[in-house]
Amino acid sequence: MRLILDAVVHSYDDLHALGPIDLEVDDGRIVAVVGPSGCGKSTLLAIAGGLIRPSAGRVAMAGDVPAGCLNPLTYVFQDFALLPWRSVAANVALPLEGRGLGRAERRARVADALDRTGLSDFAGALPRQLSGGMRQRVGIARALAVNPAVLLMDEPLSALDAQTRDLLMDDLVALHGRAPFSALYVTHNLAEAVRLAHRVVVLSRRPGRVRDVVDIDIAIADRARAAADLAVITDRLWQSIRDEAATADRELANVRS
Ligand SMILES: Nc1ncnc2c1ncn2[C@@H]1O[C@H](COP(=O)(O)OP(=O)(O)OP(=O)(O)O)[C@@H](O)[C@H]1O
Repeated sequence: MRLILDAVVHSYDDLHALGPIDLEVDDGRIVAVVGPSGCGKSTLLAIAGGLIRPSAGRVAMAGDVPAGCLNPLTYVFQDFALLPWRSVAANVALPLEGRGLGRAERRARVADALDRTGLSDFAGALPRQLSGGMRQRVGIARALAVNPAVLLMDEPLSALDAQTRDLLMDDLVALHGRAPFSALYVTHNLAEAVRLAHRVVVLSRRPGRVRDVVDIDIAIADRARAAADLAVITDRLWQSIRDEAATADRELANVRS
């Protein structure tokens, strides 16, 4: 399925936060959105997911819903958003409840999601027994259990230390290699964007508009061996974002003082 944002604009009261923006996520593709603080990245994701109604423009899905899809647009949150009193398996089962699925199908979906994320041995563990990286794997497994058309990922790795982030990036690459998923992936981290995304969309400072679009033709699975090429792309992205980021930073500093 294709996610389409068509001339999307958003204002919070009289604050023009975003747009107009046109953006598409094609089937099986990962589109990263980067941009300076406060440029409207989270707002964009919330609009894509239907949590916020845009002030203007529209969000549409085109194409067939994937087989077994219970929720076409599914979030993966920065803070994992796990229920601490539920086991790993019960957290992954959460979005399957109240959907009229039989017990066997629920179990099969949970088992498959745990298997895909390497969590099968941790099904009975509680979130507090897991490292941050493992907790976010649970968040990803829970999202995969509904077989979404597009994952909406809001800084999914930013709460993790650098090493864990690298490991989880490898996990996402492997996951995509085994069964390509589509994602709109918001991040501050350019290294993450160039490692994981087929396309990187750079937003300007607020109101966020598309300032640059960079397609990365290196297969995601080959990127670990393409450090030099990725460094060139990262540099281009940084050139595109730097002045805007500095200005946005000064604006935020003014608001705070
Ligand atoms: N509920 C809200 N009410 C009013 N203003 C808001 C609200 N949510 C966000 N904003 C403002 O809208 C602008 C865009 O916010 P948003 O969180 O989408 O940006 P962002 O790019 O995700 O920011 P960051 O990079 O800091 O996470 C900011 O100026 C923010 O202060």
